[in-house]
Amino acid sequence: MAGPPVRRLVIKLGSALVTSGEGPRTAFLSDIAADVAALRRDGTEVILVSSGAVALGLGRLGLSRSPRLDHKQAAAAAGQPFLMQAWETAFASHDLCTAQLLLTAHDTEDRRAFLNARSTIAALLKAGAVPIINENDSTATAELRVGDNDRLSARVAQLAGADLLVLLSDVDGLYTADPRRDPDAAHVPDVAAVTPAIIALAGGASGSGPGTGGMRTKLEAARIAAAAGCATLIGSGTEPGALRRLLSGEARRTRIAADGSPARAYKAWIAGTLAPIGSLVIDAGAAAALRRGSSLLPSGVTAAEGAFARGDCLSVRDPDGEEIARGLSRYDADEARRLLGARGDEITARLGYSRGDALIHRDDMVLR
Ligand SMILES: Nc1ncnc2c1ncn2[C@@H]1O[C@H](COP(=O)(O)OP(=O)(O)O)[C@@H](O)[C@H]1O
Ligand SMILES: N[C@@H](CCC(=O)OP(=O)(O)O)C(=O)O
Repeated sequence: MAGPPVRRLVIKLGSALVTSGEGPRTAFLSDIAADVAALRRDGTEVILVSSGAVALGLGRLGLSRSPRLDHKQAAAAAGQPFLMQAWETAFASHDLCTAQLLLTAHDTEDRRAFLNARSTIAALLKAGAVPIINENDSTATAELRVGDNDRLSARVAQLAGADLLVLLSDVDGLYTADPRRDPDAAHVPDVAAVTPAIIALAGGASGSGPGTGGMRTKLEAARIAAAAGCATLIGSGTEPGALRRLLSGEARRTRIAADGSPARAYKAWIAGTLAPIGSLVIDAGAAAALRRGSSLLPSGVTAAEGAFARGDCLSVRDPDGEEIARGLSRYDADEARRLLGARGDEITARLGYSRGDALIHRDDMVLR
């Protein structure tokens, strides 16, 4: 693979690749499943964002393409199981288990829902499953919709802490104009930052056949991903072996650079964007442990102040009231108060369950 090894990869597959007028494009799905299986053997964790539910569902319900939201929502409901069945079949021949997540914009914007989706995805990857994500089109109202899977996949890359997002489409990247309309359009191999001038190259929102966003939503997705420390490749998935050739650098594509690393972007978000909802007071031993890079365990916490919920940002203070860290709580305030001073093996005894050993995990914490 060209460049540094990819630790966690999100691949977005557009409707035109996943479906044809007759149903799922099984040869394409098998090809992707084989490439994903090989990536996983090489140590890369892979998450798919697959479009295609609406296109498949329209066919099954005998409806035609139209802007009517209720028809699209009905089609998504009818098409989604068909889509997952096709993916399940493709991955079964590699002994890989698929797992469906249907997200709304709320799941990627609300901090608690974000953390839940994040930990579900982490648990699925750890268990060896292939998460396959789509938007929950069937019930999402206009305000709750991301609206296209390009941007959804960027938000998934952000919440999963991915280092690479691949947008597989029917075009091998960004051109200086829509190559379907302008024969003189030139390919753009590298983009350092998604500026308004770059977005302007994509023109309006028109895309190909069953697609939703055209090139514009792909660039918007790349911008979201870059801010989350994730690079983006936009390439064509129309030829067999496309994903492998794209990742190895053999295939033509557009690469949009990341702005920093996923971990840095996530910590900057915690440090700079979130206002603390409550605080934890910790003893001197815990303060020293945090400075050495440890997670905050309940055993070193002497007080939990405020009415915070799991996922809220907390200020961590030493006995003198000095703020020494900020981080996202893994427990609600009531739970945290019941856990004060608890050792790891006492958590389940006190609560009847455990959300993990840390009140604030070091990955979710920034020292001041
Ligand atoms: N500047 C551009 N460079 C490349 N493609 C463009 C550009 N402007 C518009 N497009 C169109 O965007 C299409 C890809 O978007 P879309 O059909 O939504 O794909 P998908 O279904 O994969 O999301 C291309 O087929 C192309 O016609
Ligand atoms: N969620 C929709 C896909 C929306 C979408 O962005 O489609 P596309 O532009 O083909 O990736 C579906 O499953 O049909």
